Amino acid sequence: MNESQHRTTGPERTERSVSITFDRATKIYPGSETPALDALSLTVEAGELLCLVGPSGGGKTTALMLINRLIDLTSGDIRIGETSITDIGAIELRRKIGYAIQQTGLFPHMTVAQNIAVVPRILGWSAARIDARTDELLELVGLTPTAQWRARYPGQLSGGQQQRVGIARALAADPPLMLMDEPFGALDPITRTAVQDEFLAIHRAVGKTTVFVTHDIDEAIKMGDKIAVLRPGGLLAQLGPPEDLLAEPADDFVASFLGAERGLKRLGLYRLGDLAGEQREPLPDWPRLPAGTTAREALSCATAERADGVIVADGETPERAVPVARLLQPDVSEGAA
Ligand SMILES: Nc1ncnc2c1ncn2[C@@H]1O[C@H](COP(=O)(O)OP(=O)(O)OP(=O)(O)O)[C@@H](O)[C@H]1O
Repeated sequence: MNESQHRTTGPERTERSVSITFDRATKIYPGSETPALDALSLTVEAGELLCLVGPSGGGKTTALMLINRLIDLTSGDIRIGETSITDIGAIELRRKIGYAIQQTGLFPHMTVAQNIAVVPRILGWSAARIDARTDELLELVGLTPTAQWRARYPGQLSGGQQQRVGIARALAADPPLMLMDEPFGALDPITRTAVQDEFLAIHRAVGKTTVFVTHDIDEAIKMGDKIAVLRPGGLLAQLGPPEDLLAEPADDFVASFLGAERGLKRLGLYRLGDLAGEQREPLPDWPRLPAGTTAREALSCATAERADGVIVADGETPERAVPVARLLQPDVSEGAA
């Protein structure tokens, strides 16, 4: 399957997006004999969202901290666009990078507006420009009316609201790169889904190159244009779009990491609107579902109603019938199912 089927509204490649290339990037912490990150080579294309997943201690956070030079490489290189991070001053580098972490890192004694303004202030923006940008960002992350949120302190916000402010702050100076380390890790499942959806909408709108660390493989499947699976010792186990990993895990380690429901998860990536349907006359009496329904949801609906397929009710005529066989093999080209 190509990415456009999975991401119907893919990230816009803005001029301000840049690629990140790991070139045999290796980190061995002082006093340690084995690498935390072992010769990692991969490229995150401009505007792409890469999810880094792997077991605890797999080197995910190490990879992120190497990018913004919170720690130094032992060997290898990391390039932002064509430039090695070692050729960019650490301060200048961090200004190019929005960094959002699980604990949000909001300053408790500053208001929401002051927190968002930290980097723009350092950059010397005018008060009017900072004000306008703060309002824009609060709207973007769904904290409206903005006047109500600007003056609050982090302690007066829920965990989800704090994480939204954390994302707004990371985006404040419009950095071309975003690094996110378990940014939604502290949230309950419902808030987490809402914040994921918001972040994805923002990502698609602003198209920043993003490296996103998560423990949660389902989050990675949902969010990532690509997923990189790291194994213990910081070795890359597999890199690819979620659908490729789910369809063909490189080995047992990746397969077990993806979980027993790998097949069903894979069906969750395809939407009825992307599947070729059949024009039948008359249409079978199957459940009618919107085009945005995933193949996984459609399959469980057909099963529950003991139907041999579903009808895509997307307002188009003639309507299309999608048999169960196609729901089970959504990536097989038309006529071959
Ligand atoms: N400052 C440090 N000094 C020495 N070893 C470290 C240091 N920081 C991390 N490590 C080690 O490096 C390895 C990778 O750690 P890292 O935090 O990058 O993994 P991770 O994949 O982000 O883990 P988690 O999912 O638990 O956050 C681990 O074995 C860890 O113990």
